[in-house]
Amino acid sequence: MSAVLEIAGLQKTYRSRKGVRKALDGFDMVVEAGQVHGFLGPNGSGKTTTLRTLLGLIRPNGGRMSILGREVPQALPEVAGSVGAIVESPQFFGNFSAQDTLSLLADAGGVPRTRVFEVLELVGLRDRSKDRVKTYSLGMKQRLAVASALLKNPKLLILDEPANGLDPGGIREMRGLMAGLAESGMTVLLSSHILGEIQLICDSVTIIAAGRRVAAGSVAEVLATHASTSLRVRLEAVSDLTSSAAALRDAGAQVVVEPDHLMVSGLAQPSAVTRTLAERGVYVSELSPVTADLESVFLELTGTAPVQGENRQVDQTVMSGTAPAQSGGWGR
Ligand SMILES: Nc1ncnc2c1ncn2[C@@H]1O[C@H](COP(=O)(O)OP(=O)(O)OP(=O)(O)O)[C@@H](O)[C@H]1O
Repeated sequence: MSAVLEIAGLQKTYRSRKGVRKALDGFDMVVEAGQVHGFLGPNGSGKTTTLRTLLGLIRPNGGRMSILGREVPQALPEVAGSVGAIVESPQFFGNFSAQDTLSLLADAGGVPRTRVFEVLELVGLRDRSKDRVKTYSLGMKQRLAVASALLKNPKLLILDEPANGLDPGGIREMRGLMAGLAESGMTVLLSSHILGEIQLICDSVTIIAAGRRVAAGSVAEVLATHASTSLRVRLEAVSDLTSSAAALRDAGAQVVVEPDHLMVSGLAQPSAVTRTLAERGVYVSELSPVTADLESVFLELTGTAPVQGENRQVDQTVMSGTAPAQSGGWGR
């Protein structure tokens, strides 16, 4: 596999009247060709700063970045035609149809009109392509945004929170779309807080916290490396929970006390739980392994709960009576 995107030691410090804020602190990321790569991190961890820096919208203070083997920002003019991105809010004419919108953008970008029909088909909007955008669901607007970024038939597609604000049906459609694009050989980088989705959509992930990479690899690798297998332990008497937690900690376990059970990790064998507790006259009524998911790894690594709904949504940006604006980056 060859890397389509490489970032090494990226640094970005914002300076304002309020003070100095280090948004990226030596951040690294590698995205291999043909993958759907999830870029995960809590609010304020540096995802948008990374994507904006990559697209030449802000200047880093240090580090190196390359796209398709070319060093950026120096080679941005040469690689820009191979990258589609939605990092800023795309804005559409509410009174235009998807076909009108994409035709306008195709003309502006020197893309043949035939490509408009291809991308409408790709994102599943062909049947509604003549309807006004203001009648579209949020999911359809998101797909129109993706269609606009696909006009140039990019090799790398960068999407900031594409599933944000979508209902489960919209998320499923977006997931199908991403899978289809990856199958066609495109590399997709998507930032998201919706961790369950990332686990389903992505081949690989990078997790960022406080401007640094805290985990990277295939979803399976990240889970295997960072997820500690936990055991749910219920006791015959709930009143024994606190003293049992202390005993298990003495035996080397990490224990979280829940209202009616314990979550125990860090012991080599589950039998160590039963033995430790039985020695103290405490009996276990349930002992079951809990499979870690990406969300629990994320919580463990970043120490932060993922927050949904705090990002831009295409829905908020549909305007009527104004020309379609450029989305930031290289979407057009
Ligand atoms: N223009 C700016 N000036 C000053 N600080 C900024 C600026 N843009 C971002 N920051 C700060 O840099 C840090 C990283 O922000 P960034 O927007 O990259 O995070 P993020 O991971 O994209 O968050 P979110 O998921 O909320 O979009 C945050 O602490 C943020 O407050």
